[in-house]
Amino acid sequence: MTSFNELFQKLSERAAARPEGSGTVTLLDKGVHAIGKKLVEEAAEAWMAAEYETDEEAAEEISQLLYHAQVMMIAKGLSLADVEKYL
Ligand SMILES: N=c1c2ncn([C@@H]3O[C@H](COP(=O)(O)OP(=O)(O)OP(=O)(O)O)[C@@H](O)[C@H]3O)c2ncn1[C@@H]1O[C@H](COP(=O)(O)O)[C@@H](O)[C@H]1O
Repeated sequence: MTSFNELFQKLSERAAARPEGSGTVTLLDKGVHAIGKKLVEEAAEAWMAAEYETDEEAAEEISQLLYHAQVMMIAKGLSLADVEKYL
């Protein structure tokens, strides 16, 4: 189990250290356009899972949506505080 803040910390560390085999680093290297496509794809999958699949599957798809939103934040150099000020 990982909290939203813990995941952001972990992904920020991946972006800085660039460890071999990190999917996050691979996605960051593809850039904002590719990350945006994944974000939209995961949003659609979360929507479909919420309508037609189990609660467990919906939760998993939503977790992937949150992950990709965080990758987009890091790609844009946005901190948690930058986003939280609008919540
Ligand atoms: N929470 C996630 C997470 N959620 C989703 N994903 C990625 O998003 C993909 C899900 O996309 P899809 O449903 O489209 O599945 P897919 O067809 O396999 O995806 P693609 O082939 O399109 O990449 C997964 O295969 C992962 O690559 C995640 N990748 C990483 N994390 C977390 O990020 C941490 C760092 O990951 P690395 O950078 O890979 O070390 C990990 O320890 C995890 O905690």
